[in-house]
Amino acid sequence: MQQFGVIGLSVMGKNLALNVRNHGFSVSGFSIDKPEVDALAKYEDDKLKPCYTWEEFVDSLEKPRKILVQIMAGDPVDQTIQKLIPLLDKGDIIIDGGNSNFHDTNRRYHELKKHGLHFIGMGVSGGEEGALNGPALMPGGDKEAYEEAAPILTAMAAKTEDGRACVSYIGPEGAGHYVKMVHNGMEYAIMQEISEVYDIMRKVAHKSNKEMADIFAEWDKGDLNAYLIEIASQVLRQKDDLTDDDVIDHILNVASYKGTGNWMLEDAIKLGTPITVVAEAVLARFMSKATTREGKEVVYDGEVASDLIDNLGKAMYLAQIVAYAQGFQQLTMAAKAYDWELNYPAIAQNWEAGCIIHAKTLYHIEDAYADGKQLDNLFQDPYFAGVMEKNLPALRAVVKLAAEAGVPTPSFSAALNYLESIFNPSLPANMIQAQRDYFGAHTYYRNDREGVYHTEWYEEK
Ligand SMILES: NC(=O)C1=CN([C@@H]2O[C@H](COP(=O)(O)OP(=O)(O)OC[C@H]3O[C@@H](n4cnc5c(N)ncnc54)[C@H](OP(=O)(O)O)[C@@H]3O)[C@@H](O)[C@H]2O)C=CC1
Ligand SMILES: O=C(CO)[C@H](O)[C@H](O)COP(=O)(O)O
Repeated sequence: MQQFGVIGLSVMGKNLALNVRNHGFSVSGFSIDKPEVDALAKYEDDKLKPCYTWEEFVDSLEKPRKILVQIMAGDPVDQTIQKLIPLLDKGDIIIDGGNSNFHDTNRRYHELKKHGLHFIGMGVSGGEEGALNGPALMPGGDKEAYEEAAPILTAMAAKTEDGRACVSYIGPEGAGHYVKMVHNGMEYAIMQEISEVYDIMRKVAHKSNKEMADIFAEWDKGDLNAYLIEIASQVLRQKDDLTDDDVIDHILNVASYKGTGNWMLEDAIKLGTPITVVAEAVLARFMSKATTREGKEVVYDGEVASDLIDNLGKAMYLAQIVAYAQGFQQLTMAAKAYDWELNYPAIAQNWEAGCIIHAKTLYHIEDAYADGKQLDNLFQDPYFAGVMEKNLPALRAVVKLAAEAGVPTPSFSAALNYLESIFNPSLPANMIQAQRDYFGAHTYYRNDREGVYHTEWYEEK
């Protein structure tokens, strides 16, 4: 009997199945798409079994069955669950490893409970390479079921620099998919920031692709060490297959999305979380689709300070931390709103390797939340407060220069405004409150005494 099963053998499912097998566990793989099963069958051995029918797949698994569903999110997951329910036994475990919306996961978790089945909604990150060699895993749902699957999940997960597995139980219901959604929102934010740095370097500092690749590679050796910084360098070095040029210069500048970042923003609006950089990153993808392509190119021939690249690195580091701070702020607010006990150091550890946003900064974030420290905002931690103090002038200088040059920096500007606002005791919201009270008698609170107040702003005519 096989110890683990995977349904959906596309990019992620096939590699996750091979990963499980490579760690010494026996695994069955099934897909409704026969060619996907044929592709897995090339690796068939005593630990890896390709299956061509639902029944063959389910019957091949030892009980309690542990089945990873790694397919397109949405209706296909409900269809797959409906197909599985009559074939499974009480106590079996379904793990949804796709990018499912956490609302769907909440619903499925409660529905499957009624059938005596366990459900784990598990965020998976790492793309094709991570799936094979070690992804970050964010499982939520039944704790008891997680413990049952933990030996396999721990073996297949990425490992931090000191060998700890990038997986831990996140929380009940859809908490695992919530955390993956926040991961992806921060992914959008950091990718947008990198694209703005690239834009300033090419249009203001007039750097070639090779020079920019070298700068990103250099940054990757220091504080900014991160997977997304590393691949930015590799992207800039890549030659085109169809021309003699660099491929980056022929990629259409319209950003696509499957929407997990958008979901983070939707929930932030519900919770009232000021995730301004994530919001700008989501909107920048819309903007890339909406821009008319008939305008004039930005040509900057003004003076460029000798410390521009140094400032860009410092600004990028601070802006990257703002993205993480906003992600953790949203997690803190969601935990309160949904009554989840989230373990922030464990979440940071889950993201230290294997996933798309893995970066050296995450080790500092783990330290910031260690020993049960409660932070409303990551910048309350002394390390991050220090980076803010040191790097804020660079961020301000970069935003100022970009504004002068006419290069849009939605995420960098949002990061700067966030830092200027978040610890600011005198934001001008008193004017908004006064106007609301003026036109709508909406009332206001005072800063000098308790109670709710209304002013008679004008005489009734
Ligand atoms: N690609 C990535 O980098 C990452 C992807 N993910 C998530 O992992 C999941 C799988 O991703 P990926 O491997 O890229 O593949 P896709 O998201 O492209 O999904 C393809 C798989 O879903 C199956 N599928 C589609 N509809 C159904 C259905 N109605 N019933 C059963 N199976 C169905 C497909 O079978 P068929 O060929 O027959 O349509 C195929 O096996 C997704 O939720 C994705 O968001 C998570 C992290 C990273
Ligand atoms: O989950 C992922 C990485 O972590 C997937 O690659 C996801 O598709 C990325 O999001 P989008 O397609 O919206 O850019």
